[in-house]
Amino acid sequence: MRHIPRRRFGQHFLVDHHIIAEIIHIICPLPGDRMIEIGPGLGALTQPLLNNLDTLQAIELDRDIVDYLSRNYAEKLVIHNVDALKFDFSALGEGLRIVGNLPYNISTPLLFHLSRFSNLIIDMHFMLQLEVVERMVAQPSTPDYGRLSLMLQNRFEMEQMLIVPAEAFNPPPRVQSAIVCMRPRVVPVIPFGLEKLFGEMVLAAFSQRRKTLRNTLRHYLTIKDFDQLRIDPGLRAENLSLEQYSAITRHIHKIR
Ligand SMILES: C[S@@+](CC[C@H](N)C(=O)[O-])C[C@H]1O[C@@H](n2cnc3c(N)ncnc32)[C@H](O)[C@@H]1O
Repeated sequence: MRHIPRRRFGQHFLVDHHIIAEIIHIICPLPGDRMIEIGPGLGALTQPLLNNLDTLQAIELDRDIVDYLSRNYAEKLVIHNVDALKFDFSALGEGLRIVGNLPYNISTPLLFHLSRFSNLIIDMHFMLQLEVVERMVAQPSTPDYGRLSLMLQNRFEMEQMLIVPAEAFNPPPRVQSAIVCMRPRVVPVIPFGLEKLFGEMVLAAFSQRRKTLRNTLRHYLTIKDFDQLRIDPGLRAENLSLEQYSAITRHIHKIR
């Protein structure tokens, strides 16, 4: 089909067959999998996925593309013409495997949206901007470590799998991309009821990266609280581990 890629839908279609084969090998689709593809586009991943699956659910916003997919992949493909950001993934049951070459303009809100369904998910494999993947998997005391790392690492074990050059797409994006694998933790590090507090406190901590925790968390913790937590108030947000943020969250919850 002649389709002019639409920038507002973040359309960069995969065209490199070696890269596509590598991605499918990483995903390892099997008959019986309850798999969902976000943003199938013109089917670069859809067809090879379908070769290995009984059925595939696809979520695609662009109506023209949905028409094309319905005509060409009718048999085993169930298409939802909706915005993935608003989609209720719980409607598809549990044991979900979610994949996609995601539209980069919505990748962060989409990851947060998907986090809400982590208890229904087996794993997720996504193509994202390399820079975003580096922030997702970043460890403490590194420049990429921040709110995104902490919020997602609380719910998922994550691994950067494959770097994909811009030439693998049409049109090529301005940046490099990477495949990330995300597997939900059996139990999140932060208890469900404290996640909102955790998010707000982490936002405050990283609001001014160069400032010390004594400063950025002054509305949450006194020097005595830092003493009790055995955390040096002279450190910066990027120096603390997820476990230390968990201890801070529980402490604030206790003293409030
Ligand atoms: C980067 S392209 C990937 C296309 C195809 N999977 C590929 O690899 O060639 C992203 C796809 O997501 C679709 N899309 C964009 N925003 C979306 C949204 N909010 N919900 C669902 N699909 C969306 C686009 O129309 C496009 O087909």
